[in-house]
Amino acid sequence: MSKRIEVNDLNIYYGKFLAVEGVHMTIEPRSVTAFIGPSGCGKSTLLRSLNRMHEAIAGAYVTGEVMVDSQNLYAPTTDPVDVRRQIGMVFQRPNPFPTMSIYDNVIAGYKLNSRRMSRATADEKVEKALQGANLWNEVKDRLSSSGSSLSGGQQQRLCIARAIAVEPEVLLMDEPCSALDPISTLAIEDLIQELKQDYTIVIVTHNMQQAARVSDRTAFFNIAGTGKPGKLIEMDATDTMFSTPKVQATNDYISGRFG
Ligand SMILES: Nc1ncnc2c1ncn2[C@@H]1O[C@H](COP(=O)(O)OP(=O)(O)OP(=O)(O)O)[C@@H](O)[C@H]1O
Repeated sequence: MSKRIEVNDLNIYYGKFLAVEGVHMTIEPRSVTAFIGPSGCGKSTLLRSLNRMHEAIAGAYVTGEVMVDSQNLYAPTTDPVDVRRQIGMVFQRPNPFPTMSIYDNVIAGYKLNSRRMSRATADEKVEKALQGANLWNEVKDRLSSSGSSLSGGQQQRLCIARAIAVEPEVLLMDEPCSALDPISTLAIEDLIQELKQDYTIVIVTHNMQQAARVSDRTAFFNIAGTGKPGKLIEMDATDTMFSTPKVQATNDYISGRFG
């Protein structure tokens, strides 16, 4: 299931504005990669370009290459809808569909793609995804309740269940804990550790401790100033990045001297 991502000379634009410049990186399968860096350096923009969500914004486009195993995501023959199925995304604010039950939220990906399945198959998929998101025991007796009846942390785990229900290869997470309390944050971090057995995971985080706790590799991005493009400064094993980074700016950011 899990796949390797190779980014080659990726430039990401909003119209004429070059937001992220010249990114080369490899994201390993069955591991967690953290994107860190000061506000505006393009972490979320790069994340969204990894499943072609970036181009959903009017005028937004990329140049360069994103390879997922041997598939070029930006090849003319690649279907962006298929890409977004293979590469799931979890956002900053839990966003379950408010009018849908917990059950329907989990299989929403299938319903939106009009994929028919028997009730027994749907039940199986719902249970498997909720188990995978560590939410099953808390909701198994109220699957028909609304998704919005859950706590914030439960809603975020529901969104993770929804993302993994369609069996993606990669999970992109954009500050998935920033709206959560510390207990729910730890639950999501534990879950990320479990999910990496099966998925390639990329997480954007402002929380250095979180990057250190959950990720295997860390990528540090920076900008030279307002209006300038964000760039990848350094990427390495998380332990190395937090103990002996090669670049001074990485050290300054990690030790809280800016950002
Ligand atoms: N929809 C958009 N249209 C135009 N410019 C955008 C859009 N979204 C982001 N940008 C710009 O792209 C640059 C990178 O933004 P992005 O949100 O990716 O940075 P970030 O590192 O994720 O920031 P933060 O940590 O604050 O979330 C910024 O200059 C931002 O203003």
